[in-house]
Amino acid sequence: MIRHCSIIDRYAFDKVYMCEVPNLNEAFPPCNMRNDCMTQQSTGEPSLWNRLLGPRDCILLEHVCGPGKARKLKALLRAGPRPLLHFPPKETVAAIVTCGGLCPGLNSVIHYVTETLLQNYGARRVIGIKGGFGGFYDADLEPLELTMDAVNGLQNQGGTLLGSSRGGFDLDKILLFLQKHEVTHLYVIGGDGTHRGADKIAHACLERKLNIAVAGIPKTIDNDVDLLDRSFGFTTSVEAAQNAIKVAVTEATCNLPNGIGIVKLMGRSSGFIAAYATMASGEVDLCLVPEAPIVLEGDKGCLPHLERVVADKGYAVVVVAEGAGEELLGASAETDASGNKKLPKIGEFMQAKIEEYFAKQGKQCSPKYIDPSYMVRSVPANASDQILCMQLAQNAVHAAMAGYTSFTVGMVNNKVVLIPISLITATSPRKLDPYGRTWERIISITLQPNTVPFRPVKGAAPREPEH
Ligand SMILES: Nc1ncnc2c1ncn2[C@@H]1O[C@H](COP(=O)(O)OP(=O)(O)OP(=O)(O)O)[C@@H](O)[C@H]1O
Ligand SMILES: O=P(O)(O)OC[C@H]1O[C@](O)(CO)[C@@H](O)[C@@H]1O
Repeated sequence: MIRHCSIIDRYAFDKVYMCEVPNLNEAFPPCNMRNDCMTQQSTGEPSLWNRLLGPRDCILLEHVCGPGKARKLKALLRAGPRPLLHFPPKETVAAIVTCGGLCPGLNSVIHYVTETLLQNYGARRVIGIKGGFGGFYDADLEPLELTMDAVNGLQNQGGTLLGSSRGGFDLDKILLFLQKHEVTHLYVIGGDGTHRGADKIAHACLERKLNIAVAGIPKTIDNDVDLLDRSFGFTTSVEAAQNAIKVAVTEATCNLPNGIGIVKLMGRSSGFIAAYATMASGEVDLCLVPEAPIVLEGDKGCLPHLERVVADKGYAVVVVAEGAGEELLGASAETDASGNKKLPKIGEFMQAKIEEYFAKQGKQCSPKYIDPSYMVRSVPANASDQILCMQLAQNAVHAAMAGYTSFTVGMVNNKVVLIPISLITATSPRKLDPYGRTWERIISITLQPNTVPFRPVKGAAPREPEH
């Protein structure tokens, strides 16, 4: 008889700890209205959402089991509509702001937050703040009235209707705006810097007894917000990067002899875009990321590797993340308006080094350098990011309507959850694990020398460090 299930007795979990998200119900009396789904209004029969969630519905954070794994688990609050509302819809005034760099899907999130508030909940008003945090107090940036007409079709456009910016965060002026416009929900769309600001606003609201729900919606093409399966915009950027890699392949194969195409991709402190674009393409021979040191020559050198590849197939393709090679070029002391460090020109540096190395070997080679730059992040969201944006936006609204604050929404283990912002900012930006499966896959498909220092694997047969 085939047994489909059996107990694994060594896998017992002692305790599950919920990562608590603050709820305004603890500080302000809730309206406790029933959460009717407005979509049934056309039939004159308001109904409840199909699946309403309670305060203990959760998704386990650590879902990888194995002997010796943690017996104490962390859980995240499951996102979704709650049975009772904290805010009466007719008194709900929401503000939406987008901060930091552009990212595919920003307009989709604006569209779906507005739609869910106005169409599904019947909120009073949605205000769009122009130009990032500064738009709360810059007299030249008049807020936009977000109506269903204003956001119609917006989800299919790149960029952000509201504009964005770096730098500038005046907490008192932001709170003044929120009070003046009777804002009850604030939706802050941005990366880790933006979330640090959002958390300050949420805590200041609680301290100053302002009944305002602050929701973060994490965006970044860099995919460096910790805990999330992926941030919206990431897969679109990886997809957009494929065009640049295809161009590099064409240039490399057509420019004889010894054609080499180099593509620089974004990724300030982590190499997720470069690594995933490399995996998606399957035509890259060398992938350089900030998490693995660049070694130019010698046993583990990337230049002799390129020489071998070119000798073997006639051409080579290189993908380099903009944040790679700090150990070679040194960290820049310059920063942008938000305090993010400006990066040295690693792409041009690699181009020069390749030319120099081939010349030294007495070989001809004129590497072609392609920097798709903002082309990977100003495009509209692809289908999968579009759906992710909708899921995140709707769930941010459900949570805010139920009174949750100081949270961000994210996909974790393929389910949308509410995460306390402080949990996200504590460990972001995250890095690609140089001992993880993604980097292992890069090495296995490019055959480039692994420059990550050897680390013996527990329980594995002893082996020599690889070449
Ligand atoms: N610790 C902080 N406290 C308050 N505001 C902050 C903080 N860090 C950054 N900000 C503000 O958040 C906004 C966006 O920050 P930043 O430019 O670093 O982008 P980000 O949100 O990290 O997104 P990206 O991934 O595009 O870099 C800026 O207006 C910046 O001033
Ligand atoms: O030139 P900008 O717009 O300041 O931002 C560039 C940075 O923003 C990001 O796209 C993240 O949003 C990084 O990958 C990149 O380093």
